[in-house]
Amino acid sequence: MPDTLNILVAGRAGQVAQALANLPATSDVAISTMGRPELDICDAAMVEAAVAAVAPDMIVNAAAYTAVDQAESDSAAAFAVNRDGAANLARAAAARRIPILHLSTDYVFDGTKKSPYEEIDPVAPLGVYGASKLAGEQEVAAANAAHVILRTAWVYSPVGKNFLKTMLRVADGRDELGVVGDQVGNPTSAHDIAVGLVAIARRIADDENWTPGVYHMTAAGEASWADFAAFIFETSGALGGPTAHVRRITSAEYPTPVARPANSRLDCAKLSAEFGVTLPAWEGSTRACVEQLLKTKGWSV
Ligand SMILES: NC(=O)C1=CN([C@@H]2O[C@H](COP(=O)(O)OP(=O)(O)OC[C@H]3O[C@@H](n4cnc5c(N)ncnc54)[C@H](O)[C@@H]3O)[C@@H](O)[C@H]2O)C=CC1
Repeated sequence: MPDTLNILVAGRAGQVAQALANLPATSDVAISTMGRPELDICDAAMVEAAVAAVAPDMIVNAAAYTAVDQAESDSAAAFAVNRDGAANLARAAAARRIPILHLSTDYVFDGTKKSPYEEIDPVAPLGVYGASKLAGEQEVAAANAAHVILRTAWVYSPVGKNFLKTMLRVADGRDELGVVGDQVGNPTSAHDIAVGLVAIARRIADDENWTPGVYHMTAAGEASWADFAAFIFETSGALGGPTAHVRRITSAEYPTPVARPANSRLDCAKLSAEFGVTLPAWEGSTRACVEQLLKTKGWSV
């Protein structure tokens, strides 16, 4: 590993990018996050210029078009960022002979499997967002042999748009909320993803014998959206924050433009075996995020 491992992160304002930027400083890893306007990953020349300026040892792609429902009517934009933008970064990394860590999603699956998804399971996205992210995975793998594609899911953090913040916001002033109880997944903290990414980056920089490919990286443990909401309210209520009773509803009672996979659970055994990385159980990280938000009433922004 170089004395300082220099990591360029694309997507500065996102949940994962901000979590990477907010990691405690260490002497052996330097993280530079870049986003629009100075780095638009859809612009290949801009990507090349950013990579030349930062001269990174590794690239992390945390930039994405993540508006799942909007993507249905904005397919060109979703593919431009999630497929072509990802390809631009992977090509720029390949030209410098450096690895790329690329984030992807559980939405590459249709959710019909009854147990957690493994990396070898067939993909079948239910909508444009999932299809564009799948295309991005394929482009990244084709453009740069030194790739780690990390599928994560149900991401939350104290910043940005996410389910946890939405629950606290809408509970403010309401006694009861209907929350979907028939979709199950792994609520994953952006901070834990950031810690996992840096651990993988260190491991890759230290040892040439690693296996490129697709890996699943979510929090340990599982929950339905209703379970997740109930835990958020239990934690928040105990600390004097917003709380509400969760009424379990079905996906049919909460229709969205794109169907969500009923089973979003990802099996992360491959990541643990290859890189020795296992993210913590979701409950502790959810509690930490709620506590942080309550200090600042940060759910309303
Ligand atoms: N949010 C979630 O629940 C999930 C996210 N993921 C994946 O994890 C990764 C990180 O997600 P989040 O941090 O939650 O996303 P986010 O939506 O919080 O952040 C994405 C960032 O990318 C930026 N961006 C979009 N187009 C860009 C462009 N052309 N050039 C530069 N930046 C651009 C956006 O402005 C935004 O700041 C993404 O790859 C996403 O697909 C996977 C599963 C679930």
